Amino acid sequence: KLLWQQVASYSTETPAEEDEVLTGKEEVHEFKTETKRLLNIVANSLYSEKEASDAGWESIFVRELISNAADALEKLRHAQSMEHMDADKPLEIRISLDQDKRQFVIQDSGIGMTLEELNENLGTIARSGSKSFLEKLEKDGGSGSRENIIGQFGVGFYSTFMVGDHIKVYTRSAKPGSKGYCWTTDGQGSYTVAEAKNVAVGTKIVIELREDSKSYASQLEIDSIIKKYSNFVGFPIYLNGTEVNTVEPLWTKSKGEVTEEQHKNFYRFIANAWDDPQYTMHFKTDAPISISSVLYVPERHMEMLGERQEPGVSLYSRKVLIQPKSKGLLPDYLRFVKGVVDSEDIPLNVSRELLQDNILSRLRMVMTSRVLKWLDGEAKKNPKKYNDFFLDFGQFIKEGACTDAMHKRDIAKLLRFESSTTKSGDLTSLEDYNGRKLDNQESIYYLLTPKRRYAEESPYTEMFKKKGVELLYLYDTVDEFVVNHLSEFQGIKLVAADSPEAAADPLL
Ligand SMILES: Nc1nc(Cl)c2cnn(Cc3ccc(Br)cc3F)c2n1
Repeated sequence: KLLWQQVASYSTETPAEEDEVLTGKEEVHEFKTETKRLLNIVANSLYSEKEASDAGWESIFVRELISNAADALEKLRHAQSMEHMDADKPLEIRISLDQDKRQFVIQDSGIGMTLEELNENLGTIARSGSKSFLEKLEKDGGSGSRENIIGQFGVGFYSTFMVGDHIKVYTRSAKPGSKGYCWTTDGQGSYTVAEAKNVAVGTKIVIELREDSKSYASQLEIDSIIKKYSNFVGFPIYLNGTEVNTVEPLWTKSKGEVTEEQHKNFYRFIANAWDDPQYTMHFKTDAPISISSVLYVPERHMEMLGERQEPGVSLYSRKVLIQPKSKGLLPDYLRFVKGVVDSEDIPLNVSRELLQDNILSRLRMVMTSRVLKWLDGEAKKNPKKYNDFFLDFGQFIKEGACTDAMHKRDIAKLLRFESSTTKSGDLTSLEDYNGRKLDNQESIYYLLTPKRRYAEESPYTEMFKKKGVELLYLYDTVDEFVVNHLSEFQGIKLVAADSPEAAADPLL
């Protein structure tokens, strides 16, 4: 028994670090006027907006601080590969909360800041924030572009002033021989900087939360925020000692190294689904913009039950969630596609304005044609499987044929119909129809009837059969809109069998 007690006493966790202690004198610095204006805009106007704004808007500070920490870890990982650095700690992010003290602490073992960087980074606004920037911020403060501005100028750190009234930053650069510093402020007019000892390499930010932001000291709250926005950050995030982000950002891996099993699990996680994907697309490109994406077509869709599906693809930027189920990413008719698109060209916090911005629309163009080509490739690989897909998902493709003029050609290739030469229930494509038409046949002929039986009993079918001309059978009301919108395929006109144009065709 004694032996066990002895063994048990060798605890596994690292010895508790002594707290940081100030060693040098505290130098008081006046915030630059621009910085001061920015601080009270962020802390006040955005802060006052908080009741009006959607709940949890101020949770942006969690995303921002995790993103800064991840950047700092990335910089250290890169620097370590280049030269010797003073860091031997594992690259990780630790968040610890104290509900009683209403305290939120985030610590990274990243590259850390020198005294110059500390002062310089704070002055970011002063340098990049000319008067116009601040005027824009003051004007736009409430218009929803604020998240864009906070993320954009790397001033994510300032978002802490929305939820905290006392901020302490301990930091030590990984550059050999660097000293540790303690920066602190109450966000009013000045900040102090002092040398400190026992400061680990990296950065630790201690936020005393405001009374009405104390929910950010709750583990449940922070756990769900991390899982939603920062689940795929490339470094382990520990919340009160428990690792939170455990699902791999599959899209960052190269195509060959991801197994079908991993895709299945990832699909189920991001689509919140219980079935398996029937199609998987893992697509990466660097031009015209950087894109890493994994997209899936589910086995089944729920829309036949009536409720309209919301878009299934989420937009990430450098593994941080920007827009869950983003409407701007793919056209509405592709809302059945699930997955992730990550583009580091998108500033961390895209806002409504950016949705119309050319980056998003270019991303949308590239992704839409890739998805359409992907489906066409799958159809060629396995026509039977594609026909089964089309029986269930054809309604979406037909919606696209009626609405998306820009991708009309690619969509037309994906259409399938029964015809006078297929068995009941079997489908054929316009391409295959063209491949079978008579040499001097100038048109693709179709018959609109609600059911195959009516098509086969139609006098037109009798006449076309006699002439050896194949008829497409169109059963859905939407089909009429499709062929009217399409009007031709690969230069061959689409003509109704019972139209005057057909009657005038010498072939018939
Ligand atoms: N985690 C982390 N690591 C690094 Cl290397 C940097 C560099 N800048 N920032 C943003 C920032 C700037 C000034 C102050 Br004060 C605090 C603060 F978080 C960083 N944050």
